[in-house]
Amino acid sequence: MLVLSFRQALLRSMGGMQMRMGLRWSSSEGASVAAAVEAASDSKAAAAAAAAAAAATDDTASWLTHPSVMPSVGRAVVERFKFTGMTPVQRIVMDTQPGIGSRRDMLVRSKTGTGKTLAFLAAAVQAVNVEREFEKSDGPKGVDILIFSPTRELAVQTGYEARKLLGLPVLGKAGAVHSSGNYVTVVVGGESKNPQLDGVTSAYKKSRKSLSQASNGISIVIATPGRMWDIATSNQSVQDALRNVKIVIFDECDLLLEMGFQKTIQEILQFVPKPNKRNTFMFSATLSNEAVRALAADQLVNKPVHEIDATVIAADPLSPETSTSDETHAHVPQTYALVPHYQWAFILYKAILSHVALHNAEKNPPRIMLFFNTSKEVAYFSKVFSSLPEFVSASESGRFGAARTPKEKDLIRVYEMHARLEQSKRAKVSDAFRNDTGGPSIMLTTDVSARGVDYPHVSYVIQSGAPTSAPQYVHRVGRTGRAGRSGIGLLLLEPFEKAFLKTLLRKGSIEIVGDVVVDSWVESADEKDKELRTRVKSLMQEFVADTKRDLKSAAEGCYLAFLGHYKQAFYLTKPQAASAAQSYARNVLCLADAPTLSFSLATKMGLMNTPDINVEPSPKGLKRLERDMKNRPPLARVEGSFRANPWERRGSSVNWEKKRRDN
Ligand SMILES: Nc1ncnc2c1ncn2[C@@H]1O[C@H](COP(=O)(O)OP(=O)(O)OP(=O)(O)O)[C@@H](O)[C@H]1O
Repeated sequence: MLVLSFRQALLRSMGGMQMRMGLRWSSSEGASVAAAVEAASDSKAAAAAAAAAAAATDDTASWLTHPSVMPSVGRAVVERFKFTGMTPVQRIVMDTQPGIGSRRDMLVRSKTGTGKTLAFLAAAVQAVNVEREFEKSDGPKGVDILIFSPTRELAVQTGYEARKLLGLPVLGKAGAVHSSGNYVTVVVGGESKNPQLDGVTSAYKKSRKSLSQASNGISIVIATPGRMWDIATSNQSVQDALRNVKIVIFDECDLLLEMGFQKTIQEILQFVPKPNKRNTFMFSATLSNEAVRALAADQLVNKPVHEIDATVIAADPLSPETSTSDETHAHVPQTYALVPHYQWAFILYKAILSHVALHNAEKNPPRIMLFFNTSKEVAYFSKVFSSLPEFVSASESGRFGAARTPKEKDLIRVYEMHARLEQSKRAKVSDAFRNDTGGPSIMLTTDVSARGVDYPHVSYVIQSGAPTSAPQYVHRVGRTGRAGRSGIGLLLLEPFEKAFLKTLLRKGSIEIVGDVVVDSWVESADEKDKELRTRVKSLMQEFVADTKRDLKSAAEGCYLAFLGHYKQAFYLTKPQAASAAQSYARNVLCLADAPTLSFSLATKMGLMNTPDINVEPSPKGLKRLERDMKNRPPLARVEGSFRANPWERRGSSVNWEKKRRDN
């Protein structure tokens, strides 16, 4: 395989490759675009974009003049995105993209927020344009570019960028948008199927009806695997439309595989041309895992495969030796704090308030993303924060995206985002958070927002609890410091999660250090801190005493979700996870004890006879237990059993005899 270093890519960009391909684009067209952009640069937006571009890009390559960029593509980028400079990954990818009659496969690793989306969109669009020009063909004969996205939000966002690049109405929504022979369709679950079906098939249907349709059009489909599989396997017309796919792109390919989409994707790929008859691009900020290696071996068959690492010069992106640490940004300071559960809610509260106080006077109001490991926690803590005096719920403060009243101006708007929300709500939350520039805001979210999602000016990323893996840490923290902007990251860990920290630090180059400021808050005797601590604690206590709004059962749901999550943590045994969950229930959620699990759930979770787990027997379970007790030695003798009889709950007031009779 060919490894392209920065230096090699730069040399290529200086002309060699394009000369060989006979593809040196004239820059005269580019000059007029430069003038247009300059004219537009009066506007504030253009200035802001230019400033961001200057931070993220280098001066050696411009979308207008770089020899590997077709003028029409460069013009589209500059006019529609207002970027003149290319980021390193964009420059290298454009230098590598396929030319006339060539097959080029790419495996690309580049840090979060470095412009990979535009890199693969522009390269793919240019490659299709080149082929169209060469073939003198009449626009799309079905889908040209098929992009797999792991999450709905990312698919919608990529669709937005693709529409922008092709000059279509920039609808940040699922479904189809088309004009002048260009089609961009976002295919995701949770949204109506028919517009998506129409979008995927319309270019194909039109090409069969009229051979003289507008030339140079392109059809792009961005899809999450589940919905794509659904419409592809049940519709012949979709299968027909996929027959001419020229480029398949796996965005966030490591996550696609981690999420178990491998088989689904393989089944969709049977409808597109074989790997040696199309181009395949694989992109992510984190690539070092076995599944990626296997997919690359299967899909990247056009030799030499271009392994591009815009993260570490001349490193092999797939090598286990390539450390994850090189994947975070040096300009984003990252710290961790070990916080005991009984201080957890207070520390979260304090960290948010301190950040807002420190940055409220800046041009861009503070925008925070707070990651939890489960949807239940996101929903619960959204309620908790929205009930504190410094916050206001975004959904309760009128229409999403409504302008702030003067009273609301300094309040921190709370946005709740997780997979349990309906898709239409997720889209609204995402849009409203993106556009909320009127004051400080916070999005509480799960890993649905960890990958690829580009909210501008996120100034602070807090991770509440250890993420599932080191790459996931990298992606979460990558929501800030994008396109060269500033940002900071804080990882809050309970001491039982120390082992995760070791994983993160193992290769010694993730720049994460202990947070002395947060440490000082933990036992702070400052009067103001005491007051905040009392305030948040009383609120949590009020919540679990609230039977009207069912907040107690919401807290119990949090416990269960927490338990389910940590039961799978690679660094904990089941009893350790149970004990951590018990501590979470009592000290964070302020429940009197860990809630009771039903017999069937405890069995399903493999937690029967586990210390710190309370189990409630079902009538069926009781019968089974009676049967077992007849046939087995008494449970009291079961080795390692924490509680001799799991039916005897500590401090339980339930009359089990009566319960059995009543049933
Ligand atoms: N040439 C450029 N100049 C300035 N800003 C750019 C340029 N290209 C992209 N950007 C901006 O950089 C930000 C990050 O881009 P993008 O979302 O594509 O990053 P990414 O590398 O895909 O990140 P992630 O790994 O998190 O998915 C976006 O706001 C985008 O508009």
